[in-house]
Amino acid sequence: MFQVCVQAHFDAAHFIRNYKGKCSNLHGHRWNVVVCIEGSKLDHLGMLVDFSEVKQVIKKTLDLLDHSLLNDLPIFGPEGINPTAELIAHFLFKEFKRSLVLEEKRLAWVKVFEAPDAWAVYKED
Ligand SMILES: Nc1nc2c(c(=O)[nH]1)N=C([C@H](O)[C@H](O)COP(=O)(O)OP(=O)(O)OP(=O)(O)O)CN2
Ligand SMILES: [Zn+2]
Repeated sequence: MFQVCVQAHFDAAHFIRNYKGKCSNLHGHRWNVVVCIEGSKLDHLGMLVDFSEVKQVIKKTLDLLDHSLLNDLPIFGPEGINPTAELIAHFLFKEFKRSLVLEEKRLAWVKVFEAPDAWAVYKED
């Protein structure tokens, strides 16, 4: 089994509603995002999937979040869902699953770093 992973980032602001502490205040992060695809069949070039194909799809999706106030976006806003690293990872997983063409491969997991020492991972059960 091979895993091919690509990293990208977006910059955005957020706040955590009902959090007892400084994270309830508006603040910003550079969120680093790692996306991993897995499968066992390589193509004639010896690739599971071309890094550049994955990067293009990721960039399109991360551009939706870049330089935004995450709390104001429709995905987080109306129901008052907190844009935590966990829920950003879940949202991105769903988006990447929808937009990546993954014949004989699957999206393994999405990791969202809020800081170099703090991250969340979403993968399907
Ligand atoms: N499980 C989660 N816990 C926290 C999240 C999260 O998304 N998932 N988010 C936050 C805040 O957004 C906060 O910005 C990060 O918290 P923290 O690491 O405490 O803050 P600092 O980056 O300033 O770290 P210091 O070590 O205090 O410098 C909180 N928790
Ligand atoms: Zn934060």
